[in-house]
Amino acid sequence: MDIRLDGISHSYNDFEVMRDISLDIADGQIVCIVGPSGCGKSTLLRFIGGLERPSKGQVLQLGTPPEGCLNPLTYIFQDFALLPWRSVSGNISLVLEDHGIKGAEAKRIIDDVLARTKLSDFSQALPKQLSGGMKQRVAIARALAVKPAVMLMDEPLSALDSQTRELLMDDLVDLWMRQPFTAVYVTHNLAEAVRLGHKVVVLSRRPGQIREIVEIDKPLSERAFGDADLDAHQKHLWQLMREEARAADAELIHV
Ligand SMILES: Nc1ncnc2c1ncn2[C@@H]1O[C@H](COP(=O)(O)OP(=O)(O)OP(=O)(O)O)[C@@H](O)[C@H]1O
Repeated sequence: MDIRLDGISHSYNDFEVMRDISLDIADGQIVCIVGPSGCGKSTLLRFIGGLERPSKGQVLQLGTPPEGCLNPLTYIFQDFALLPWRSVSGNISLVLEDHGIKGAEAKRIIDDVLARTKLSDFSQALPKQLSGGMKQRVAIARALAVKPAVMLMDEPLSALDSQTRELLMDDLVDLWMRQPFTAVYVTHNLAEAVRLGHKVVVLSRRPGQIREIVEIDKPLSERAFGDADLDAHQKHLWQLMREEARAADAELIHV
């Protein structure tokens, strides 16, 4: 299923947040959204997820979700949002229970997503026994369990230290290589954007508008840490963002 954003503009009362955003998110692609603080990245994700409606424009779902999809638009947040009293498998089974899936069918799905996220040995662990990186892998496994058409990822790695972020990026690439998924991935981190994005959408400061869409052709499997092509893309992104970020920073100070 593809997603098309068609002329999205939004204001909260008189406070204009974004202006005329049009964007295609193709099935099987990871689209990263970067931009200075307050430019509307999380708000845009909420529009895509249907949690809020824009003042103008529309979000179109083109085509049908994958077979067996229980929740077409599924979020992954930076704070993992796991229930502390439920085990790893218990956290995943919860989303299946919501759809009436129990017993052998639930076990089949849980075993599959735990294997895909390399968590099979931890199915009975409680969240408090896991590192931050492992918790986020559980959150990713839980999202995969509902076979989403599109994963909406809001700064999913920003609560993690830099080494764990690198490991999780490798895991996300592995996961995508084995079975491509579609994701809209909001991040402040340009290294993450160039490592994971097929497209990187650069928004201007508020009201957020698309400044540029950078396409990164290099296959995900060939994007290693310190890759020269990726460094060049990252430099270009930072040039686009530097002035916007500085101005956004100053704006926040004076509000
Ligand atoms: N429900 C709301 N009511 C009023 N203003 C809001 C609401 N939600 C967001 N905003 C404002 O809209 C602007 C965009 O917010 P949003 O969280 O989408 O930005 P962002 O780009 O994700 O920011 P950050 O990078 O800091 O997370 C901000 O100025 C924010 O304060």
